[in-house]
Amino acid sequence: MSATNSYPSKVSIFEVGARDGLQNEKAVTTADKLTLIDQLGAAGLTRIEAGSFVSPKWVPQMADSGDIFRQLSKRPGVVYSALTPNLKGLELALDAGADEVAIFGAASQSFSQRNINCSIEESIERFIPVMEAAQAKQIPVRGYVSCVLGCPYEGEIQVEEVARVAEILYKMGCYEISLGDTIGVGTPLNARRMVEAVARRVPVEKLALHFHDTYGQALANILACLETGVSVIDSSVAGLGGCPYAKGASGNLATEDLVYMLHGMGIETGIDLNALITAGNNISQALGRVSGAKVARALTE
Ligand SMILES: CC(C)(COP(=O)([O-])OP(=O)([O-])OC[C@H]1O[C@@H](n2cnc3c(N)ncnc32)[C@H](O)[C@@H]1OP(=O)([O-])[O-])[C@@H](O)C(=O)NCCC(=O)NCCSC(=O)C[C@@](C)(O)CC(=O)[O-]
Repeated sequence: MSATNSYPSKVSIFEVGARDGLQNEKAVTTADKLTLIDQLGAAGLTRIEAGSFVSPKWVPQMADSGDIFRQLSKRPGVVYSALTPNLKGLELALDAGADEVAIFGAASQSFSQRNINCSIEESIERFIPVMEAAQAKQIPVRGYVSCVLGCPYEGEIQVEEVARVAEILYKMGCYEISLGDTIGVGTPLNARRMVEAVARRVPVEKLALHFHDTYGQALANILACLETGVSVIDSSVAGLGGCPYAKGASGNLATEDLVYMLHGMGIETGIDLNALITAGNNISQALGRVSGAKVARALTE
């Protein structure tokens, strides 16, 4: 039973630490990544983004994604997913054993250009064959829309553009659309208005929130949006990460802090917070720093 009837009784957490979290980190070994992924599964996470099949020239930190997918010990009931910007990425991901893939677009032309080297419209054209090939193999495809609450190059982004891109990805066949506040600039009321605008074009139960915590607003934004009916949230263990093509995108929302808030509200996640903290502390130690999760620091220092 949740605290009020307007909040969901359960939230599905989509863990992005091993991908979004580590795509900016140079000093992480494949073995450390595998340990992290295993410990996330042990903590009860059932949706784990484990890598990305992108150009190694663009994001060298993800160049070992094939090894990761080949070597990880799959836990029953856990879905291991990968980012795939194009057909080449999809082929590599499927060959390595990814259960699910994601295409990633943006609501900002400038961000699209810098992140995936093409316009929004060109990206949609590029995603069509990826979707068709994935569907032919019955591989679920998730869709990301970046810059939903602001762009590092263009500033404010119109919610109608966010809704338009989200609807295109949904109608193309993405089973879920993750709305990325890539640089964490959103605040609760505009976050909620954005979700409401998108929900007029994509069913709210098909939406996920991917809010970075750069300005310390992510939990407040999530709380405001949970009342709209969204019940899928992306987060990153130990607050690892950020997008290499978005200055200031460091500071993903820490999964530990999210789980603490949700459990405190009586919302189920299926996650063992102590085991999650251990996973976050271990990867933080491997990176030579303390965990970015406030809850982890409060409970272990
Ligand atoms: C999309 C491309 C590939 C276009 O990059 P391009 O240079 O336009 O592509 P291309 O087709 O001309 O290929 C150039 C070279 O890359 C290779 N290549 C091409 N595709 C692949 C592939 N899939 N895997 C491996 N290699 C690939 C290709 O074979 C070729 O190699 P060369 O002949 O020069 O040796 C490039 O821009 C890219 O890799 N971008 C990825 C950027 C990225 O990973 N950004 C971070 C993830 S997005 C994010 O973090 C946001 C998110 C999702 O979390 C949500 C949010 O917070 O907002």
